[in-house]
Amino acid sequence: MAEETDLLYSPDILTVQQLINILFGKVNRAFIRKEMTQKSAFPLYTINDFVDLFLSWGLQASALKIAGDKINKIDIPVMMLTQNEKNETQFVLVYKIINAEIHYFSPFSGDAVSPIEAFIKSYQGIVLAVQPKAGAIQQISIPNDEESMDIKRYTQNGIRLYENFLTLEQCDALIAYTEQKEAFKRSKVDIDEYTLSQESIARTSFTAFLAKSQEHTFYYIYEQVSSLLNVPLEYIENLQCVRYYEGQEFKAHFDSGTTNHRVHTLLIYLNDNFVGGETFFPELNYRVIPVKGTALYFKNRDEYTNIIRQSLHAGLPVIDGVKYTCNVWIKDRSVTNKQHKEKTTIPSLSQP
Ligand SMILES: O=C(O)CCC(=O)C(=O)O
Ligand SMILES: [Fe+2]
Repeated sequence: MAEETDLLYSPDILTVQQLINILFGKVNRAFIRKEMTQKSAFPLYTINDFVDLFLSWGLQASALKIAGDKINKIDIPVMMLTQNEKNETQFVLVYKIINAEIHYFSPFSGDAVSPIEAFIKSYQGIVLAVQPKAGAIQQISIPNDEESMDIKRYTQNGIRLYENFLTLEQCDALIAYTEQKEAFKRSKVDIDEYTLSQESIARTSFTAFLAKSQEHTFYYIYEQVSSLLNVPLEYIENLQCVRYYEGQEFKAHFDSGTTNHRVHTLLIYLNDNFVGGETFFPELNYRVIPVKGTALYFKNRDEYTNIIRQSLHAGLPVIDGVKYTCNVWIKDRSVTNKQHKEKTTIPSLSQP
């Protein structure tokens, strides 16, 4: 049974898993997570810690300072230190350089392709070069591990899309209704079970809750969700509409935390005339491009009520335009009035 403390978002683990997968064509995800979590450096790996880690697996590894204009001469795959627009540094994994374009994996936004010129602007001049070597320990590349199986199972049963869940007119009506009511307030997130919801740089959007009464114009959405997912109406929380302006986002998080019992999420995309704003699942390297009227379903807790690691997700920053969504959360029990308030937990990045 997974402890919640295992579930922290560890971007470096994802990057290293991806690196081993590319080096060997397969990866033992569970082994790599265990090894990295157990090292004293976790979760704040320095470049030297990475080198030590790779050496301990029998790989060849070195940290190098390489100027941006030499990038296309580097042997790949290679981990490169980059900085995003918000000045957060991160290692990305570069796995292909072709036609003056860099193909890389970022644990914060998934696979991406970028012209070398544009990439250099974020590149910090440091790379971690790793080569496979005869005698590298075998465990790193055994693919049928527990975590890889979990990913397979989750992709098959835990996450899916429902196209045309709402009509285009229904989406427009819901946006117009919430905007007319001027119901949008700065989004909040739960810190822990003892602290009231707070505004957070992790979630910079605006939120509006809709009342759940049978007379309500949008009550049909509750009924539709209830019959689609075969869940009692009483288990559905008040609908939550969210608006993201340019640059706004919701960083990687679990919808279900210690303080709530959200088993399922249905995320309805109310528009798609914007750039960016994809929903990204870092553990699955899966990015959902919003389509107006489509609902994204995913499961947050397993049959033992453990939070499912693979349900970790982010609303990526909106690059241009305004994004509207509607969250439908379904609990494993009746929703009480008190529980109608927003509940979302951000995993801490700094503690194991
Ligand atoms: O906007 C998105 O794509 C994700 C939103 C989300 O995860 C949430 O509101 O809990
Ligand atoms: Fe979420």
